[in-house]
Amino acid sequence: MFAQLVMGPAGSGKSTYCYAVQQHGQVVGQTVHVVNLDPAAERFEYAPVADIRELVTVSDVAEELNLGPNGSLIYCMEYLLEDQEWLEQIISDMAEDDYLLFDMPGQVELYTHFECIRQFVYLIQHQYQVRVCGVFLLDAQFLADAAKFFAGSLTAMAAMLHLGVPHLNVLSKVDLLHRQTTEQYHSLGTRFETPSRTEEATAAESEQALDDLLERFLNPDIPSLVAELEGQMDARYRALHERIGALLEEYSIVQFFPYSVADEDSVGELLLQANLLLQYDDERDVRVHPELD
Ligand SMILES: Nc1nc2c(ncn2[C@@H]2O[C@H](COP(=O)(O)OP(=O)(O)OP(=O)(O)O)[C@@H](O)[C@H]2O)c(=O)[nH]1
Ligand SMILES: [Mg+2]
Repeated sequence: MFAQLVMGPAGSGKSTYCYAVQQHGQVVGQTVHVVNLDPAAERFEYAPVADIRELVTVSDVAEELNLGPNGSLIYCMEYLLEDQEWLEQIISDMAEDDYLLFDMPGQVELYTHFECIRQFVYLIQHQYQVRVCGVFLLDAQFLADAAKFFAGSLTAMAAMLHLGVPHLNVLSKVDLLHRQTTEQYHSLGTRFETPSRTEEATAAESEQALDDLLERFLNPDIPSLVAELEGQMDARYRALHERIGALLEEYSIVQFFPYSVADEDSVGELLLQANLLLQYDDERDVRVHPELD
């Protein structure tokens, strides 16, 4: 079996990504099952093959044990590991080459330093022979400036090192960056409008601005990002950023793939990248959808 562990901060687009990949899977003939592992989930669009809320919910734990929301969540995840019957049932209902997405909760500490998700990964890998990769989503707006880029990259790196599975970083909701840059250029356009400025020229400039912005974070030039921090923070912290930047650059530790639910090509590209990490296609014959030649 193959699985993606879909992680990322609250609201980064995990559940939407799971739905988009499931839908895309139908088009390309790859059946994708989604398991909801967020015991506090309120809504998602996919039809889950299993849902942790059948086993335990954050609100029940909070009420019965008088715990706060984060303590209750940790309790739920530990409960999942203790009462393995539920998990065992899900896995035993699957076929050998089935493909799962685990839609995870949005509390980042679960991936960066708590033990429960690491134990979960170990369990499904070793007890149930599931091949797992991590997919870590970060909202593109989190990376809109250099300081956020370093913070986001370190969070993604902490999850990657902590869980120790093949890992894909995703810059989610890039369509919102598109909207931002378009709006910026339109407002410039109206302020400085000249007879020679056509709508197409403005659109082309805003496309270029988006490409430049994405390029800055997808293929980062670390020294220039560090230089941007000048004046924003104490010199000592800048020096620290320089060293962190050098580490990220030297080892190519953190690389992001752009994605937006509105762009089906980006969904397909991510599925392809995850499949490569999982060596999915090496293990099975690719089934081609009957409508696709
Ligand atoms: N514009 C845009 N919005 C998106 C995209 N992906 C998700 N969203 C929106 O972002 C919000 C949060 O999406 P979810 O998929 O629920 O995020 P999540 O990471 O599962 O959130 P939690 O489970 O609460 O941590 C929703 O309003 C989505 O419609 C995207 O690619 N583009
Ligand atoms: Mg969600």
